[in-house]
Amino acid sequence: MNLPAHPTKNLPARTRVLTADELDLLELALSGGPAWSPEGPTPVTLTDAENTPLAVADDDGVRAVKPFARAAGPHWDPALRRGADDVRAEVRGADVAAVVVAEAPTRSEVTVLPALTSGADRVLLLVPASRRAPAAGAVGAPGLVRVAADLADGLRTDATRVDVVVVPWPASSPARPGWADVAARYGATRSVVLAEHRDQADRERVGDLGSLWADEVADLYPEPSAREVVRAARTARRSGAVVFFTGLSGSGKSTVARALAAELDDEGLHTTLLDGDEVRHHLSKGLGFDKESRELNVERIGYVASLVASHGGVAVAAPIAPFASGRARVREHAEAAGTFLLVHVSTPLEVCEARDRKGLYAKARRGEIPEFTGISSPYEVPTDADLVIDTSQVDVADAVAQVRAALVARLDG
Ligand SMILES: Nc1ncnc2c1ncn2[C@@H]1O[C@H](COP(=O)(O)OS(=O)(=O)O)[C@@H](OP(=O)(O)O)[C@H]1O
Ligand SMILES: Nc1ncnc2c1ncn2[C@@H]1O[C@H](COP(=O)(O)OP(=O)(O)O)[C@@H](O)[C@H]1O
Repeated sequence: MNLPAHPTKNLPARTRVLTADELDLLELALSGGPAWSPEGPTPVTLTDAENTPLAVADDDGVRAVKPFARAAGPHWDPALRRGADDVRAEVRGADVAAVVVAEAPTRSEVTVLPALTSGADRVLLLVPASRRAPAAGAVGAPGLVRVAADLADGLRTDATRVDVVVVPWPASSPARPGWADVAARYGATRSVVLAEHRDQADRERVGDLGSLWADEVADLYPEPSAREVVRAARTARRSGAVVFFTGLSGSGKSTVARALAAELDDEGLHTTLLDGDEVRHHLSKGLGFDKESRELNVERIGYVASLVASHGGVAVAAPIAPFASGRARVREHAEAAGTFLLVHVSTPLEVCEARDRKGLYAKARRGEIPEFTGISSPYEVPTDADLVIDTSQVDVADAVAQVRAALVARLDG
């Protein structure tokens, strides 16, 4: 990547934090791959999630400002993750066959590979590497790099040089270019996607490979692929979830949430309870109950809950969360991480007030607590609840059963 002399001076004030997919597209474009520019107004400074300025997009196109942060793993090895310009310059003049290794190759693909590359002076095994985690059970970039290194060893001859090249590649993006275009940018004179040459029998067997019995895997895949397929299956995480209770003080959120969390934990789902009161003693210590503080509190809960879900856990949160805007932001975050279930505990105010476990309603009525939800501060009734439970009508066990059933339906669906 050629960087200008004083790269970070006079950057546009408008900034845009790129998503993981956009970072992949930008890295590919700046290293000489197909052009890419962000949607939205320009000039703009493009940054990563840590707010490091990486590039500027303006009327002249997109130019680099700082090198990308690198991470660990074989797919970040600079000897393999080479820019398209660099590789193209090196292979110029040769007959170059590019082979895209996007999945662990089966035996039928390995068998057909020499024919696909026959006559080439150079073979580039292009391994797509996304900044996003692979889908559950799929072999990710590190595994594909190891598999490609084995393929290269098997293919190399005195007349044919074979190199593994890691290509930044968004997991899914409408702006993703075609492989033929990408391969040409890396200097290939012809290209194939290896998985498209999987024979029909192998294709069906890969689709049916639910049980992953060791002998079936070994029969279908050559040893290097089999090792990665089993490893990916072993580390596959079940997708996580956020169950978010909302409702008035005393409506029963904590009681139901606590019982639900205990039940899910008992079933082996790793469950984290983020109770409203408890959060305010730790994560949100010192925050008040004005609208801004409540929104901040709910946003923090949503952030932590989404982190839990993104690691395959179940987060059960139970704040009042009285404002639709805050709840919508939580939903947006959580749905990007896994399953989201909004449970409105709709117990009527009169019932909550009659329960008045902590004596807070009485105090609020006497004017001793300002901005008390339902008395002197609003509760915006959700219009997007996935489940509505009135605990003056159903007991705790019933409420837990309803939420559990809704969650299981989502996770399995
Ligand atoms: N002004 C006011 N309004 C509402 N609630 C109040 C207030 N002051 C203190 N409390 C106690 O704080 C608990 C609610 O905190 P939350 O973090 O769930 O509220 S919010 O989501 O930020 O609105 C709530 O606990 P729960 O009864 O468990 O809901 C109350 O005990
Ligand atoms: N069906 C029910 N579900 C949940 N709580 C109930 C139910 N019936 C009575 N309650 C009582 O209502 C109170 C609810 O308090 P809590 O769970 O702390 O509510 P919140 O967290 O919404 O403030 C508890 O004292 C609980 O025992």
